[in-house]
Amino acid sequence: MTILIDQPHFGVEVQEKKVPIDEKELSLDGGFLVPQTNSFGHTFRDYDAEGERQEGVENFYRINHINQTYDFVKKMREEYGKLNRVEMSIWECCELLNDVVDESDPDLDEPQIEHLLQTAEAIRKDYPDEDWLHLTGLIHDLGKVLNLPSFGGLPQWAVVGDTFPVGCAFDESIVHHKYFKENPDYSNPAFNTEYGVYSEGCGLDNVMMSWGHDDYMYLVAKENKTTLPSAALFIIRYHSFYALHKSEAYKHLMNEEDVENLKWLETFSKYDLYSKSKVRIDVEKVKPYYLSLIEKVNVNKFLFN
Ligand SMILES: O[C@H]1[C@H](O)[C@@H](O)[C@H](O)[C@@H](O)[C@H]1O
Ligand SMILES: [Fe+2]
Ligand SMILES: [Fe+2]
Repeated sequence: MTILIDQPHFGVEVQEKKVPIDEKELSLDGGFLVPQTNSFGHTFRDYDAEGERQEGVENFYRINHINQTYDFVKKMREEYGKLNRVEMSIWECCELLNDVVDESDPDLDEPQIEHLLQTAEAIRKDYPDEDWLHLTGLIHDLGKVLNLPSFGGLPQWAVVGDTFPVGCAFDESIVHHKYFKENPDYSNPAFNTEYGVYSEGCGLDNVMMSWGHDDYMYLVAKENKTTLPSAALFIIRYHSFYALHKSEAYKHLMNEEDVENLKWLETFSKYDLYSKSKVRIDVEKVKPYYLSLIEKVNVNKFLFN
C-alpha cells in the first residue's frame, strides 16, 4: 500500500521538544493512570496467566515463531513494498479495522478501531499539543488491514504480535521463545549468532524485522515520503519490538538516531499498552477531531498494496 501524503505541517519539530530523562515519570506526571489489571483481571502482557485468551495467544506465537524467517520477511517486503493496490483515506482505513480482532493480544479482544482511538485519545489527554503523536497513535496499527481479504488476507501470524529481528539470534526475552526451535533460521549458522548478518551500531533501519503490521505501515509512510517526524516512523516500525523497548535486547544494533527516538517510543508504548480496555470510545464524537488532524497535516490518501 502507498500513502499519498502532501507535506504535513506539524506545529513543532520533534527535535525541538524537550525529551524528558525519565519517561516513566513523565507518563505519570502527564496524569495517565496506569491500570493494575487488564479487562480480563490479569496484569498486562502476562502470557502465562490462565484465562480465556491464553491458549489462543500461545498458539498464535507458536505459528508466528516457526514461520517468521529471514527469507519470508525478504519476500514480503518486496511484495508489499510495491504499494500499488488500493487508494483510500486514513479514516476509511481506520473504519476497516472494525473487522479485525487481534489474536495475539492477551489484553484486548475489541475491534482494532477501538484500540487506535483509545491509544490516540489517551495520548491527546496528556500531550494536547503534540498533534504528530496523536496522529501516530491513530495510525500505528493501521497495517493490521493486511489481515483483510482486499489486502492479501494474510494470516494473523504474519500481521500481528510482538516483532523481533530476523537474520540474527532470537533473544530469550521474546515472548514464548521456545517455539523458535522449530524455525529453520534457528539452526542456520549465518543467522543464529548475536550479530548474524548485522554489525555493531548498524542502525535498526538496516535490520529486517519479522513481518507484520508495523513494518508494513512503516513502508507505507516512508515510501509516500511522509514528513511525519522520524520519531513517528520509529514508533510505527518498532512499537511491537518489546525485546528492545521493554527488555533492552538488541541495543548493540542501534545507532545514535535510534537512541534518541527510543525515548519517544518508550513514552508511546505506555499509552499503546495501558489504554486497552473495554471502555468504548464514542467514534462519532471524536471523529471530527481526527478528521481535522488528518486534514491539518494533509495526510489525505493511502494507496494500498
Ligand atoms: O499483541 C500485540 C498486538 O499485535 C500489537 O499491535 C502489537 O503492537 C503488540 O506488540 C502485540 O503484543
Ligand atoms: Fe501494534
Ligand atoms: Fe497498538
